[in-house]
Order: sequence, then C-alpha cells, then structure tokens
Amino acid sequence: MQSVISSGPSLEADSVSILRSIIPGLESTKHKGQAGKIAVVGGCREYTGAPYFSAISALKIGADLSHVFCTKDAAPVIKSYSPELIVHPVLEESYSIRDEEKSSISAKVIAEVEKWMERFDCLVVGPGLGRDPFLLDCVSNIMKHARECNVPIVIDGDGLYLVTNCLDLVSGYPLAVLTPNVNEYKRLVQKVLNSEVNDQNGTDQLLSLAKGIGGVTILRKGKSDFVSDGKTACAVSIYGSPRRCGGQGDILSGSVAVFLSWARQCAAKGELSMNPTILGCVAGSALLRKAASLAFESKKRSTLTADIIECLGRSLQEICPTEDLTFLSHNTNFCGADTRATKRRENVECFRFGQLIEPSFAAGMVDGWVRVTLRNFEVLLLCIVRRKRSGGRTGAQPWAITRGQTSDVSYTQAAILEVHDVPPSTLRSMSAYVPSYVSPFVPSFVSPSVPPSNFSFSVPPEMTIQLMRMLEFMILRQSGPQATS
Ligand SMILES: NC(=O)C1=CN([C@@H]2O[C@H](COP(=O)(O)OP(=O)(O)OC[C@H]3O[C@@H](n4cnc5c(N)ncnc54)[C@H](OP(=O)(O)O)[C@@H]3O)[C@@H](O)[C@H]2O)[C@@H](O)CC1
Ligand SMILES: Nc1ncnc2c1ncn2[C@@H]1O[C@H](COP(=O)(O)OP(=O)(O)OP(=O)(O)O)[C@@H](O)[C@H]1O
Repeated sequence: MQSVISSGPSLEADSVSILRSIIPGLESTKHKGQAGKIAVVGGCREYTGAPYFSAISALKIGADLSHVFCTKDAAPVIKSYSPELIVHPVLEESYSIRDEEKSSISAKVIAEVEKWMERFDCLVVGPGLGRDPFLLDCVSNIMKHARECNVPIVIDGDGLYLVTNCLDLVSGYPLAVLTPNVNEYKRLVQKVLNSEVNDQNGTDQLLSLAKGIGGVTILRKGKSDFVSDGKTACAVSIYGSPRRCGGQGDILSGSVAVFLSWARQCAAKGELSMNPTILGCVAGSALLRKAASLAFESKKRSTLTADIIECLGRSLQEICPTEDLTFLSHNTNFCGADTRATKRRENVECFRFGQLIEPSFAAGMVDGWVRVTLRNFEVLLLCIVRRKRSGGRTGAQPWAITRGQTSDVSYTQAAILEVHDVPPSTLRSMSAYVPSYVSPFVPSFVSPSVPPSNFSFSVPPEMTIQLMRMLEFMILRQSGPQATS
C-alpha cells in the first residue's frame, strides 16, 4: 500500500484511504466471527453507559461479536440496553466482598476471562471501569493474560488510570494502544516524561512518550487526534463536531478495536506496509469523527453519544459503500470454469452473468488481457475477438474474468491497479467500452495512438471505485441480446 502518512510538515493521515484499505468485504463465504470478536472490560456500579457505548459501536461498525466483562451490579443494566451484547457479570468491587474472599474471587475472575481470551481479536480495557483497587487488581491480571496471548489491548478511561500507575502492564507491548483524553494525557506525560504537556513541541513529545513506554501506540484525543508508536506520528483532523458530550471516547475505543483487528488481518496477508496498530487508530478516529459530524448536522446542540452511534452506519456507507463491496462477490458466486481458457491461462475462471462462456466461443480467441490487480483480489478482463459461427470477425468484446482469492473479494481496498499485456488493437477496440466518466483518468485506454504492446499503468486508489464501475458497465453491456447472438 502506498504511504498514507505524510512525511512533510503536515502530519495529516489520509484517513479515508486508510479506512477503505482496511474495511473487509462482505462475502457469503465468511462465517460468524471472521469480521472480529471484541471484548470490553469495563462497567461498574457507577458507569454502565461507557462499556455499552464501546461494545455496541464495535458491533455497529462491523464486528461479529461483542462481549462485555463487567461487575455483577452493572451486568443486568448493560444487558437491558441491548440483547446484542454478550455480557459476563464477573468483576467484583471491594464493597461487595470480604477481605478473606479476595484471593479466591480474584482467581475465579481470571479463570472466567481466560476461558474466552484466545477467541478475542481485541480487548478494550477501561470504559466505565471505576477505580476500585480490588477490581483494578483483577483487571491487571486480565491484561497480563491478554498480553501472554498476544491479544491487542485498547486502553481508555480508568484503564489509563490503572496503567499510568503501573506502566509495566503495557511497557514494551507493541499491541497496546492508549487513548488518553486531555487529563489522561497530562498524567501520562507527567509520569513517563517527568514534565508538563508542551504543545509547542507536541509531536516530539508524543513520539517520546510512546517510545518511553516501549513502543506502545498512543492516540492523543482532542481537536485533532494524534497517533504515534514512537517511530512515526500522524494526525486525524477531518470531520468532527463542536459538541463535547461524554461518551465519544468510548465510541472511539470500540471503533479502534475493530479497525485494529481488521488492519491486523490485512497485515497477516502481507497487504500492509505500515504498522497496523497505527492504521487501526487512524481509521477508528476518522470514523468516529465522521459520525460525530453527521450527528451534529441533524441534532446540533442536543447531539448525544447515542445519536453519534446511530450515524456510524451511514458514515461507513458514505466512505466505503457496501454496493461497491458486494458487486463482485455477487458475480463471482456464479463463476464457472472454462476448460480451454484454463488450459491457455493458468486456472482462469470465466463467467458472464452466471453462464460459462461457451467453450467453442472462447477457445482460441483470447486476444488480450487486461489484468486489474487489486489488493487481495484480481480481476482479469479477457478481451476476445468474437467470431461469427462461420468464423468471421465481428469485433472485440471485453469479458470480465475473476481469478485469485475469490473468497476474499474486496476491491474497494485496492491501492494499485495494473494493466498489461494488452495488444494495441484490443486496446483500441476496448476504448469503445470505456465510459466517459472514467476516460479522463485512464487516458491510455482511449488514446487512438498505438500503445506499446506490453502496456501498463497505475491508477490512484481513489479511482478504484470508478474503475470497478467501468468493469460493471462492460459486463452489463455484454448481458444484452447482441452479446449472445
Ligand atoms: N455514560 C457513561 O457511563 C460514561 C462514563 N465514562 C467513564 O467515566 C469514567 C471517568 O472518565 P472521565 O473521562 O470522566 O474522566 P476524566 O475526564 O479523566 O476525569 C474527570 C475528572 O474526574 C476525576 N475522576 C474521574 N474518575 C474519578 C474517580 N473514580 N475518583 C476520583 N476522581 C475521578 C478526574 O481526576 P483524576 O483522574 O485527575 O484523578 C478528573 O479530575 C471512565 O470510566 C469513563 O469511561 C465516560 O466515558 C463518559 C460516559
Ligand atoms: N476539541 C475537540 N474538537 C473536535 N473533536 C474533539 C475535540 N475533543 C475531542 N474530540 C473528539 O472526541 C473524541 C473523544 O475525545 P474526548 O476528549 O471527548 O475523550 P474522552 O474524554 O475520553 O471521552 P469519554 O467521554 O467517552 O470518556 C476524540 O477522539 C476526538 O475525535
């Protein structure tokens, strides 16, 4: 993926491209759990809203399952907010137990959470956790266990209070993300750097802070959100709202947890060249800020956290529309293999709106290929010269062909697009099929001049959707009666 974090004086990340590059496709081949399983550790007698906001946001953004581990008092309340959440009433506060029970209860708490830990893609620790010493002690053990299992941990709210007083819990753990607000950041700077917050030199201070805690990622919340892992730093300033109702940080923690999990999935497939933790933070922040701006547009001063949560879906849709995500997967469901084409071109599957290309029709007529290489999916436009049954040429026709990881279609995530091996004659013929809204961006396609025979070009990521629409357009043209005559 190309660099999305600028190295010049501006720190602003290309959040929209990052979001698009991380959001997975929606495919019928996936099963529950593959889009993410998130757990929030938080919720006590005083605070039941915060863990709910965090966990429900994770679900609304696209995680498949969202758990909450909270105190026994908080659990029925959180369950009553939503039947979608899986709520575990496992934590205890000092007031509800006797001193002599503490060690056995502590062991029970950790045993209960351990059962689940390896299933989670990310843990959020802190929303509405409170500051009861016994409870925080149990949560320290949960964090240690998460760390042993290599589960990423997003730490917010009272989780940051805990961590600031016991830095060893996260120090040197690259899968830890701290999301401090203005107060929490101040406390961290004082504790780790033994100084006061210095906004004149804010980026350097943030870098030093992240480095000082051994390379954890810090997302400093504020007018702009700043993210650093101690090596690189970037900012998210787009969108946002002037309304500062409590709970937005909780949405952020759930959002970062989901995007971090998705970014790690991309990284595991070798699709990212950047720290997925940073990308998860940038995407999580940008989405929250977009939802806050949409909510403010309609609710103005009365905007509440629940209104922002309601706008998460629309925000995702505006940034990365689901029809774009599903178009190809819909069509690939109907793929069928064409044996002769397979022989000619390494395992290529041909389809045309659910039908095989007639072998007799396709055989020997491959005239050129346009290969569109997307991040985890490959589309081949096979250009064949159609012949009448008698054998006479009738002109070039492009056909869409898919190949590669068809179970992982996600073409809006494309960063690079290559086209090559297209003979000049085919390119010229194809220009007839290129809709005018795409042609300015693909000048070589429509150029009447003769391109080199091994022709290739790159298309910027923002053009990907238009190009995919072009493919759709081409296929649609082929579904008309004249295509089969
Ligand atoms: N609807 C809900 O359920 C919501 C619940 N929320 C939840 O609330 C929790 C606190 O988070 P917050 O963001 O309000 O704390 P923040 O701004 O750092 O501190 C403000 C001032 O208060 C003080 N202070 C805090 N806790 C204290 C304590 N136990 N005992 C004593 N002092 C305490 C603090 O002092 P200091 O930290 O400097 O000691 C500072 O001066 C957290 O779990 C969050 O998730 C929010 O997410 C919003 C929606
Ligand atoms: N001054 C600001 N201008 C614009 N957006 C802001 C501003 N301050 C915070 N935000 C946005 O609100 C998000 C939450 O930040 P905030 O400081 O409210 O966190 P918090 O206090 O931890 O939240 P919570 O109330 O959930 O505990 C930030 O990620 C940022 O996008």
